[in-house]
Amino acid sequence: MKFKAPVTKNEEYEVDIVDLTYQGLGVAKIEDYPLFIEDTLPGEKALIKVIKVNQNFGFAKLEKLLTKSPDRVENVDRNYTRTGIAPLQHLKYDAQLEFKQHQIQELFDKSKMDIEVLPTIGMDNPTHYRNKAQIPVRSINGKLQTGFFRKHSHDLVTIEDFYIQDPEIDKAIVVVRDILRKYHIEPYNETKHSGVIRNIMVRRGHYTNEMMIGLITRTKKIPMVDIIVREIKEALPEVTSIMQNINLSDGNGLLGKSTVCLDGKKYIEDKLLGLKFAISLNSFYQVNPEQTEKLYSLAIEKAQLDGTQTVIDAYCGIGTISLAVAEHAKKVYGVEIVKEAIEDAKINAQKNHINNTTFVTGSAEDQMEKWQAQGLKPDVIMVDPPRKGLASSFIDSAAQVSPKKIVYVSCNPSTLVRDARRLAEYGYEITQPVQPVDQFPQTVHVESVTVFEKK
Ligand SMILES: C[S@@+](CC[C@H](N)C(=O)[O-])C[C@H]1O[C@@H](n2cnc3c(N)ncnc32)[C@H](O)[C@@H]1O
Repeated sequence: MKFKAPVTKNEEYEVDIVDLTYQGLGVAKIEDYPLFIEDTLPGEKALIKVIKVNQNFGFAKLEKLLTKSPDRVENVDRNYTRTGIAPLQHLKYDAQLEFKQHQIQELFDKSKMDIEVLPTIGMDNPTHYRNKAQIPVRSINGKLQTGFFRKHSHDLVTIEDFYIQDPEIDKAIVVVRDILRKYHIEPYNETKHSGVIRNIMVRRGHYTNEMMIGLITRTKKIPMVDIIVREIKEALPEVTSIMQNINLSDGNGLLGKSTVCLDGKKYIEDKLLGLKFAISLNSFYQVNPEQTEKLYSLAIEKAQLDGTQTVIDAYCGIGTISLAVAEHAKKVYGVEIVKEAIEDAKINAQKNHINNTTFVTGSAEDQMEKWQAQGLKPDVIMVDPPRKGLASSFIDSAAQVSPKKIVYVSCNPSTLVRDARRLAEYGYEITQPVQPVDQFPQTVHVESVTVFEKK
């Protein structure tokens, strides 16, 4: 018999909010049928209106809050919730940190693993921290606008203060937007796949204040490019690099294959844990420098190196962890899939006069297998994979080379727990409490460090 949801669209209910999903939505139950509601918190009573009914769950809209949680932050800017820029902004910061700790704890508990998760290490000022922005450019009523897409859509909401970005980056976006307007540069139109400018990317060095402006275009040519570049440099003295990335595709991917330097250097420099790093447009670089230093210091401390060990840094990006680890190790091998990031990593080793590192472009899973075949015997493997976690073939090869420790920096607790179960099959156990570090305040993202040791 087909299940019939106990609610229908446009019905109103007075409900108790009983939970908060990992996406930051409040949960209410009508006869056990869950409804997800933006901008509501556990413990609150709310008048809601059903907006979508699926087979096993539905969505509702907050009409009126009837009682408020003591953890609620009042007077937030709804645009940050609507766009998903800051989906937890309505939750007090201490409660956000607890929410992140409990999320990891719950996933381990559900997986029947007896693991302790420590309180999340947070920030003193958990706003305006991002060192990078990727801002869509679109036309609204014939005018070039910058902002962010409304969640699950490509409707641009115009925004000037992005709340979680470095304010100097916000200012730079407005400056570039105004220059593009002045020279009538056509914004990208997704429906017609026409127009010139798709996105503005800005990166700013936290310690150096060097700034990169990236113009992501649909076309190879930018009309009036010379004068645009000149005006950007005049208006933004921090700019040391102006890049163009050409994305010819009609898909949603941000970057295209070809990147050209329009002015200055191909990369900006920043510092992390006292080391210098070159960061190019295509390379991954952690977006919250203050928290990254805490995260990496912890990871390195947990590796317990005394200068005699061989370390593999898998998913190494521009070599940030590898180079920070190098002074505590005999030899460090890094692997990363993005070619430009490995080029940066090699430059970074030279810049810091570090000569006990080797960097390889490739997939971590393939390279780990090669290292295994070559008989490489690392004492410690450090991993910092993307959200999808470790490939199972990576775990197989990593376990074969039998390091004493695996230090896992994770940005997704679900894949961390999945990988922990696989590693346990090879005798790798979590020997100390998991430590979450809040790299992304106001958002639902959760980062953590976990140590596995061979029993
Ligand atoms: C979370 S980032 C960490 C980078 C670096 N450890 C850091 O903190 O700057 C993950 C990195 O893994 C890379 N990556 C993604 N899939 C990969 C794969 N299969 N093999 C190797 N690297 C991969 C990404 O390009 C990205 O640089």
